[in-house]
Amino acid sequence: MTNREHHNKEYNNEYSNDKFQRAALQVTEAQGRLMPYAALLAQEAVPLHLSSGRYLAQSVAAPHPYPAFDRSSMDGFAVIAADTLAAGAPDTVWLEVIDVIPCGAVASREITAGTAARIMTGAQIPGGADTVIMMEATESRIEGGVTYVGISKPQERGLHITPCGLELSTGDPVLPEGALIGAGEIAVLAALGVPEVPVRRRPKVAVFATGTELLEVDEPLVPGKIRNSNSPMLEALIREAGGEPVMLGAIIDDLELARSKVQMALESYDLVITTGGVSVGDYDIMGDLVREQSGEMLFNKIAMRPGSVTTAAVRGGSILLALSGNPGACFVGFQLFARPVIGLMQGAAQPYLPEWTAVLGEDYKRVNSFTRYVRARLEIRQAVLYAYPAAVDESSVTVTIKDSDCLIVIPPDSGQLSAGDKVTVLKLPGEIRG
Ligand SMILES: Nc1nc2c(c(=O)[nH]1)N[C@H]1C(S)=C(S)[C@@H](COP(=O)(O)OP(=O)(O)OC[C@H]3O[C@@H](n4cnc5c(N)ncnc54)[C@H](O)[C@@H]3O)O[C@H]1N2
Ligand code: MOO
Ligand SMILES: [Mg+2]
Repeated sequence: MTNREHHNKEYNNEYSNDKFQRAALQVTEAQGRLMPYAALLAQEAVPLHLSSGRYLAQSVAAPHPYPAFDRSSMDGFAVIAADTLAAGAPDTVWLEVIDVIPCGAVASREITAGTAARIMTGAQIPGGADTVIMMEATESRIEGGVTYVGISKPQERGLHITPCGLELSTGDPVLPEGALIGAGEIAVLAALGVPEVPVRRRPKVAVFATGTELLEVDEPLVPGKIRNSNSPMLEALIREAGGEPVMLGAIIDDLELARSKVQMALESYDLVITTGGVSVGDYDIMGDLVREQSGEMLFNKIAMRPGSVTTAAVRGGSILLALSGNPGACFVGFQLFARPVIGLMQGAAQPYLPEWTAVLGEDYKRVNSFTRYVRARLEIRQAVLYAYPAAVDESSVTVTIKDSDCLIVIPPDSGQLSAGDKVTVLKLPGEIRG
């Protein structure tokens, strides 16, 4: 059956007004409807070295002080500060070197008045000593087989000693539940002896595109067709959000096909994301599919641009997020709805894009009746954050997605904004290209 025959079979004389009349929700309202269905996934333990990008499933407190012992921060000599008080007035004070303490060893003898131990950076301070004097500030001499260290200036008590518990005391909170694990978190977990990290399972996110016009990336262009760029974009976005993408390809605009694919995906995966066919066009099958099951649709219109047609439904407790086919709208729909769902499923404490304030770098004259999320480049000059809106920001535009560090939030009816005005921006993940 050709696509046109499908059209005749499925749609002739079947238009109903509710297809066109959709009640637009505010973004926060739509998020509020969707997020309760983002169910927390099961806990699992991952080896520490593989935990980067995951979210902690349990808070971590220090099981012991850190550092766990008083340690030397310099290569030098562990001494008793009081022994050095007379140094340089005018004579050098000479102390007998009774021990050598490499890193990883413990002293064999206590330091008593008139004695010192040669000690290396990171080694545990011997009992009795209260100061380390740097190697460079000393001289040495050997007399009768005994080594002496010469000190020509009085030393301050505690100098070059990192005290036990400087960073953490036993029981100190270190990382909260839901913290994103990165290199710094891995370092502290390693230091505290956590070889396996409790995290939530990564959600398996099924993705398929709808559109009879879609070609594979490696196919040559033919008249009227385009390459499917949203699926690879979504795959990358899902990975970036911590999900495990399951790519189910592209299907033609066929309601039956879409129905069975959605059903299979909802039964097999944690979240289903589709792109395309959510508006009110004749072949916008995802919009029809979501509407046909009463009670399952959460929303199909949002007071935002791009992405006003972003649609969500719940079936058997599982979320179907039907994003627009327009690349810009697909991208924004993902950032505002799919990203927090994927984050919440992993227990992320902060699943939404961070909200910053920036100064508009140039005038923004577009007037909107819906909140607009404008792709923009961020730049920091003289400690001020500027946001420069992309020159082309249409929902259908693909090329400026790559140039965006953030989305400027333009409230509805905010009038014409001028360079210098303060705006709220949603920071996109990654470096500021600046
Ligand atoms: N009468 C109306 N028409 C439209 C409305 C409306 O309210 N009334 N809304 C417009 C808005 S806003 C948007 S956004 C689009 C949404 O379109 P759909 O989500 O239904 O998406 P499609 O119709 O399938 O495609 C739109 C556009 O995107 C291209 N596309 C689709 N899939 C992909 C893909 N995987 N990779 C790259 N590009 C893709 C497709 O070829 C179309 O050009 O509807 C407006 N219309
Ligand atoms: O859904 Mo559209 O993206 O508002 O342009
Ligand atoms: Mg459409």
